[in-house]
Amino acid sequence: MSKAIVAVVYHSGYGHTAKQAEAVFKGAGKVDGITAKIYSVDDDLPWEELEQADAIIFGAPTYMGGPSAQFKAFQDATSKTVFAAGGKWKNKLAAGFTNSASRSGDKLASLQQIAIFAAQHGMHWVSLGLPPGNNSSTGSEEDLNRLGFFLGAAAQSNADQGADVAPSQSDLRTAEHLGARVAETALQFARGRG
Ligand SMILES: Cc1cc2nc3c(=O)[nH]c(=O)nc-3n(C[C@H](O)[C@H](O)[C@H](O)COP(=O)(O)O)c2cc1C
Repeated sequence: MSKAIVAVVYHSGYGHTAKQAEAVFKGAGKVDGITAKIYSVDDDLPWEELEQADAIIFGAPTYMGGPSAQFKAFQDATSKTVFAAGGKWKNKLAAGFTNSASRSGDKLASLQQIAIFAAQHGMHWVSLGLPPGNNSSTGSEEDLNRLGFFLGAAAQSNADQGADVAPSQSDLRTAEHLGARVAETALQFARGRG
């Protein structure tokens, strides 16, 4: 049986994006043959462990129309630890997720920035792979991909609610889907390498 390692690397200031990250991690870990790992950028990152991963899924809250400053600091650190160290993430899979208070909240800008970051490392981007939800008269907030993103997984957390209730279950299921999709793609790549 093919095996692969999927890592989730995220930042969360107040716990909402951490819940989304846990859901991505759970989705990846449910796939047979996958070892899923999760890392917060607030901790000392074990760069050698990340080098072993077949796929890295990046996530950050959207702050002021882009990934949070703490996540950006992690991205900037990879210039030395990954890029200049010999392109250590080249040909790995990548995907992204973000969470913010508004339904749009300019989350797309964060996902685009994360996709560009992945491209700078020569990674292969995996999209969300779900049709948009809640975009018809029969749709609802319970739909998978209720926020209608294609590039990655989006979640929305009301500004006055804590991480105990936000983001919504539908957003967490959407995040789980992304984790599983990246995991399955990682196994396809592993089989292809033989
Ligand atoms: C500094 C700052 C900037 C923010 N900017 C945005 C924004 O651009 N768009 C938005 O919809 N929400 C914005 N928010 C709301 C957060 O995205 C939202 O509270 C999110 O759930 C926080 O995630 P976290 O708990 O993982 O930090 C901002 C919050 C902070 C603290």
